[in-house]
Amino acid sequence: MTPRHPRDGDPLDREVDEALALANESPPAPERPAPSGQEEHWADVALDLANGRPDPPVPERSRGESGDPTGTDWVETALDLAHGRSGKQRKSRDPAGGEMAGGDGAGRDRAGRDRAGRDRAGRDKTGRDKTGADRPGGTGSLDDDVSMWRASLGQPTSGGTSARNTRSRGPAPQAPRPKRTPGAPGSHPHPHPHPQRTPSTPGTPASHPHAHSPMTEPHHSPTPWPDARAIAARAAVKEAAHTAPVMLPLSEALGQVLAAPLAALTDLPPFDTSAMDGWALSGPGPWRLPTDEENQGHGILAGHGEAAPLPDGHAVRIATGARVPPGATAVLRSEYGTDAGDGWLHASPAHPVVLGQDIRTRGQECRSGDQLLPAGTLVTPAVLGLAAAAGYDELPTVRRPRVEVLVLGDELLTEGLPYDGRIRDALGPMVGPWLRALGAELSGTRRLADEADAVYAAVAESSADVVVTTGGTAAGPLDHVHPTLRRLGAELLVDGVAVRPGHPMLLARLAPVGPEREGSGPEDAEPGSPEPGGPGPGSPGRGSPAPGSPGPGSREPGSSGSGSREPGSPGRGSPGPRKPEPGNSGPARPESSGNAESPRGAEGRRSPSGPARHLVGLPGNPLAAVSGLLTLAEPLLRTLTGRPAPAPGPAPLAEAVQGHPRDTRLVPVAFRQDMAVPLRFNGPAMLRGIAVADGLAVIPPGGAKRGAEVEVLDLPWSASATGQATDTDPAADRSAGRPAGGAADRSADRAADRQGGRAADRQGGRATGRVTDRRATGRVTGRHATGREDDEDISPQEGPA
Ligand SMILES: Nc1nc2c(c(=O)[nH]1)N[C@H]1C(S)=C(S)[C@@H](COP(=O)(O)OP(=O)(O)OC[C@H]3O[C@@H](n4cnc5c(N)ncnc54)[C@H](O)[C@@H]3O)O[C@H]1N2
Ligand code: MOO
Repeated sequence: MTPRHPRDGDPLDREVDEALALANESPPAPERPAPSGQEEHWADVALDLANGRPDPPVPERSRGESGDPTGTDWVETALDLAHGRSGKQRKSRDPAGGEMAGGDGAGRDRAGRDRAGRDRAGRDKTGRDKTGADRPGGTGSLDDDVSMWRASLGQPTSGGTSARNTRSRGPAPQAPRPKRTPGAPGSHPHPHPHPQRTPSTPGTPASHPHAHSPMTEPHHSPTPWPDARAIAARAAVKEAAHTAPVMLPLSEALGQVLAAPLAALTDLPPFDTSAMDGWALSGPGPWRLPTDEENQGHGILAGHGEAAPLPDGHAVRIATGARVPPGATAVLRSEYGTDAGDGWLHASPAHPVVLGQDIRTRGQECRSGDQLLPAGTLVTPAVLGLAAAAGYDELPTVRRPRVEVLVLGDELLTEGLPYDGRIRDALGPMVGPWLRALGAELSGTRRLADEADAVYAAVAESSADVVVTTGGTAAGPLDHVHPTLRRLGAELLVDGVAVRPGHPMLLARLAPVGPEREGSGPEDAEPGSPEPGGPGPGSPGRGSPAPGSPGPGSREPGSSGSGSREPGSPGRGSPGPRKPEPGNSGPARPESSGNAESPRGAEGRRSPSGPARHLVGLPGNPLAAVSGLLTLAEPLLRTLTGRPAPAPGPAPLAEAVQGHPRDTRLVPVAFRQDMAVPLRFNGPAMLRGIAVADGLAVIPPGGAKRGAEVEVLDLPWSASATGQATDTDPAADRSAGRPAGGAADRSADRAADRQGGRAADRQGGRATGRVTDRRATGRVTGRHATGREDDEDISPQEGPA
């Protein structure tokens, strides 16, 4: 029950979390009568808070109530505003945190609630428990406060109608103003360095102060968000370097990544060709045309064998793309010449013939051996075309890392409607496809019970290069990810990240799985208690099907390869062609891993030979899991798939966004023209915002003002992403989410307007802004790589088509 992160017990953090949650999770506001006077001001302040506006206008007399401009005061005030507490109510709180029940109470409730199975699903969704039931002694009054606040926004309340009535009848509460010095968010009372500007150490994970946290050490600071990404990007460099390429026929290479530069196997064009339908000419005109007898039934040169040399003063019909005959000096387009039928061809006086016109000369695009594309290029349809033109039948591609998804949680349903405290598994259907969009080969998705040995066995036995777990990352009694990693002697590279949502996410290096392992594997482990009713989901145990094959529990089969050829490899489904890595120390020795679970040391001790596997632990809250996908899984898979880092994509914020005092925030945004519009429904348990988002804006600690340029992480299916093309579900575009703008934006008209605008932006608007920039970046990179920046796709000789 002890919070894993020291700051998790920090009342400041909890209050900020609560305030953010309240600000972010509020439902859409129906129409309501316009407030007036103080009430209006109070509601404006609350809306400003909800929308993250840094500096709402405040009447003078409110200023005097704000108290000390300390951080706690500010946060308390913000929380009060979010909760709808008046200054008086706020002041009556126990300064020692009595109302908030202190760290112990809140922490216990939260952990207990999360792990209570039947309770937590419902509670996460209501928000009511977050403010009331989580806090002993605060239930009634806080519920009322929340109801008041919601009522003031015209939002439905979760009961507590009396509060609403009171609210509407009574005098307007005096709105205490969050006291801030000018220039917020930089002047936030808890200033913290912008993580992006924190000198990070993108070198080896070992060189990073936050890397390789010993698992015995329960208290540590979370890794700054940019550093976590850098560590994840570096984590599998050795594994990537030792992965043999896979030769794939062109028909199967779409979406793969080139493992080697694409060098031309031929000149392009391979011979001089005609760019137009017309006549091949030799010398100045008029030109003598061949007689029928001379043509011998082949009056037009097309894609045939070499034609006879063309004598000076002669012309011959030629088709676009046909090889021009030896001796030809130009091509005359059909529409520019006249064959009068007397055996002579005349050029139109308006189009005098220029030497070489409309002839594409051999090697104009490339010479044999020229590098056309660098390694790491995503194989798009255009790349397939180029490769075919350049003589390729198959391509060397980076072997897709195999990823297995383990979904943890007893409360999860795979079908139907939620009932009896159980909820639908939102991550099983989402995470696997997301990882595939990031270039992974999904070997399967398994759902596991909240049972220690089931989780241990599944992770220990997985032959995937990357195991991705969902849920169970926290420190509650049913959170089995950390204990499993301890049992396996895993090396924690990232254990908690200073990001909201998603801060419990983790990245670990696991020993390789294979027959050569020397330590005690799961079979030798302390016998786990079998799940009630026999082997349950994801609890392989003895005699269970081999990992990677259909096993117990519900499994969503991943993609299956077919025509791949791995030199020296028995096949795609085999453990793979990876070579042992001399010099790679591999995972931490059990002695140094501080196994707290077993006196025998890490149970999963393995041979240090072979490539390490990695585990990405995603938090269970769905948007927190997305945060983990983009923070840890994306950079890890980027390295394993050989893709280049995406170009940074800053965009100005259309609205101010409230920040966390210390941590980075990731907020779903949609692009409208060139602005990133923060989306509503961005709470940790919500997917409604991200489902209609174009990306996740990176909000630095302290927040970001309207117009501030913030980094936006692309989603792997967004048009500007460097990642592979994937099937995009157009339903997402049609869904009901909408950007969260200012108070006025809450009207239905404006919402519809925005939604329409956004849809229009998706169709065309983006092509004029960000996307163009990004594509330009990619093109420049490619050109530099080929060293042929000065090539023209239309030769000077070839007139405009
Ligand atoms: N005492 C503390 N408790 C919690 C803390 C903390 O710092 N101290 N952090 C909270 C945060 S933030 C998150 S995020 C979660 C992460 O917890 P877990 O990774 O252990 O996830 P679970 O407890 O299993 O689930 C959390 C939440 O998400 C729901 N969930 C889980 N899996 C799924 C799924 N596949 N589909 C839909 N929803 C899922 C689950 O029902 C819970 O509601 O911990 C907090 N607690
Ligand atoms: O807020 Mo938790 O950060 O990951 O959802």
